[in-house]
Amino acid sequence: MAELLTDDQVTASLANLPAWRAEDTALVRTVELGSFSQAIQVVCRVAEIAENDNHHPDIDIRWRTLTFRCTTHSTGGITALDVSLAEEIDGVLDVLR
Ligand SMILES: C[C@H](O)[C@H](O)[C@H]1CNC2=NC(N)=NC(=O)C2=N1
Repeated sequence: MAELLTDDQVTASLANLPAWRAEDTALVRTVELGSFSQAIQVVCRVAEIAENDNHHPDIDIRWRTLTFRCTTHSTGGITALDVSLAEEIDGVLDVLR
């Protein structure tokens, strides 16, 4: 089982994830896409990655604004799996920039 990260480890991880913030037990990023269709394309790509990783973000979809919450449900907090998933989500979004 993935180990919970300490507050210092979370802070250090966020140095490489400038678009993310730590909220309680999750890493959170909100992003506005160009259209609803583009937002759904991003969700589909992230879903493929999450399935491959067997580690899934919580995703809030509001028109073209997506909010990703990465937390490890089995441990109830932030683990290295969440940091890796956040980096992969950034990779999907960077392609659109
Ligand atoms: C059985 C399966 O491996 C587990 O339920 C996985 C699935 N995806 C997951 N995703 C997240 N974010 N946290 C988990 O603890 C988790 N566990």
